[in-house]
Amino acid sequence: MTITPRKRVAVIGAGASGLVSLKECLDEKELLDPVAFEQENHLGGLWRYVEISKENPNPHSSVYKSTIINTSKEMMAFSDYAIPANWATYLPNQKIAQYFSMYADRFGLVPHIRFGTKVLEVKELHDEQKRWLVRSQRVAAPGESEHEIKEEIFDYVMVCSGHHWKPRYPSFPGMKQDDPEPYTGEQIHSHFYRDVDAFRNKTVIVVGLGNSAVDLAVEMSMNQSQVYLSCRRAGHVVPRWILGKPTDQHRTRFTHMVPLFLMQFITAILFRISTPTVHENLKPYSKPFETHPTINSIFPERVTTGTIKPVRIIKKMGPGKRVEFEDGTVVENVDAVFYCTGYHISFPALHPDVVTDGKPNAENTNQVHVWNYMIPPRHPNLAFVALLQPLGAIMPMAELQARFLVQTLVGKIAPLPTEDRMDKHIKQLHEDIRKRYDDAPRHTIQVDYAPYCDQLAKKIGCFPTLTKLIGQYGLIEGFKLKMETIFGPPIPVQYRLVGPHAWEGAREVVWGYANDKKYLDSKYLQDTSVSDNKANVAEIVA
Ligand SMILES: NC(=O)C1=CN([C@@H]2O[C@H](COP(=O)(O)OP(=O)(O)OC[C@H]3O[C@@H](n4cnc5c(N)ncnc54)[C@H](OP(=O)(O)O)[C@@H]3O)[C@@H](O)[C@H]2O)C=CC1
Repeated sequence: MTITPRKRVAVIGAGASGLVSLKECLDEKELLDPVAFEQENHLGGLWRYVEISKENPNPHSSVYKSTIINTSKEMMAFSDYAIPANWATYLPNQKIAQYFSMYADRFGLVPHIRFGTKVLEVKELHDEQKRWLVRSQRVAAPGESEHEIKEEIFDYVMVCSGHHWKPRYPSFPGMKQDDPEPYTGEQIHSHFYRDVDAFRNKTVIVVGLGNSAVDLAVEMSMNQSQVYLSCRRAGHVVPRWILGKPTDQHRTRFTHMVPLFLMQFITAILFRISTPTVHENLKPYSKPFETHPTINSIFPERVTTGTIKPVRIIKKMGPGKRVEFEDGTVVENVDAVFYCTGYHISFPALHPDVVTDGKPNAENTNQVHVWNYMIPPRHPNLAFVALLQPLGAIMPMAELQARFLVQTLVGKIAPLPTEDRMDKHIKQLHEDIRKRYDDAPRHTIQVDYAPYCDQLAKKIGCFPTLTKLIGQYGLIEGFKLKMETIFGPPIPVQYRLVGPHAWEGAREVVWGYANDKKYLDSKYLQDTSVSDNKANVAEIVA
């Protein structure tokens, strides 16, 4: 008997997508030998708050002290590890970091992570097996001399390093110090904002209308600062709750069967009745589901109090602390301007052609050439995980991508399409995105949660069909579960009811999340944290 050696998999990053990729590889540990590289000394990626210091002036994480996620816990949980029933619906970043630590403990991930190790280069070997060379180096502690660079060969690489870390700046006259009569106040990208302490009782301008912009504007306005919010394309700012339900739980599979124009009409009415009339400068430029959602329940209320004043785009900055806007507004004595203008998609360890297929200026436009938001057609042994911007929660989407990639890699599901078919699919996807969304760098990888997850689940074999549900849970419960998957929120745990790596706790969690009292005491919905992170969280939250 010949024993096939396990394939070596490099997972780059130990944030949400890296952890789940590692876990999916370990679910196939007879066939795969994964190792994750994490440049920080902790897991959690973007969701782990990191202080800005002299030693660490530009952390990877953009999370500020007060960040609270805007997807509900039921929709953002990994499919086989529930978020405890007694945790809040919308989690602060500290709780999310705790959940990731609990997940890593539960599935024994930590021994497979090389912390404090930066991946310097990922280079294709062009050998017969299309393997990759990974060059990595341990990050030297202050006072320590440089560590040796290590070179290793991997059969497969999963890039899980995220795309919200390289700030994108706008360009306004007077913004640069060598401009004539420049602006002399502070200028900060939202990536570097950590807390409100230095920005109480100030006059500030916030540029943008994404989630960073509204979060920062609200926080500073609540701390006696006068905020001017400057946006070029206004859009809906949606509350966290609509009609007594978390907003992201209204979009069921049933609503996806309704034509988009009708859903946009109904949703616009729902938004209208759930938010106060806002300012002329915030009148939405597009219909619901045509921009990335901005979610904040307090923002419209702050606008009605005048503590946040919406203005048009900046026309000119300076001289001194003066700022002038396109609508004629002029503000003097502006202490700080916050650029909440998003991020460049960038993977410095990879040759840029891998993600762009050689197209020039791609980092500026954020155009990527990746099949199904995962695979660059000419590099089938490398995949991106979570390289998407969802209308919905990103973690379960990353999880389904990881499940799909791993199942393809071990040959348990159909092989990938040909290069030619991938190229055609990418072209079609770009056209569809352009038709539906504004032509802006923030909308190049936009995707709807349920349709995307369902197509991956069908490929994996874990889509909850009526036949499979009845086969597994009997006629009555199988039928009830099917109804829940159609009319209830499409929570990720539904992808563990049937198929490969189904989870015995899935049924109880589905009913527990549906608030069936009978299941709320399920052991799967309890807080069983043993992570030391719990203590830190308690301190922070207290
Ligand atoms: N609480 C939470 O869960 C939070 C989540 N996030 C997430 O992080 C990601 C990044 O969000 P965010 O940092 O808000 O970035 P986004 O890319 O989502 O938004 C950028 C904003 O800046 C505007 N903008 C970009 N360039 C310019 C320019 N040159 N001049 C004027 N305006 C410009 C955009 O306008 P336009 O539409 O015209 O391009 C848009 O309003 C998103 O996925 C978001 O959901 C962020 C913060 C908090």
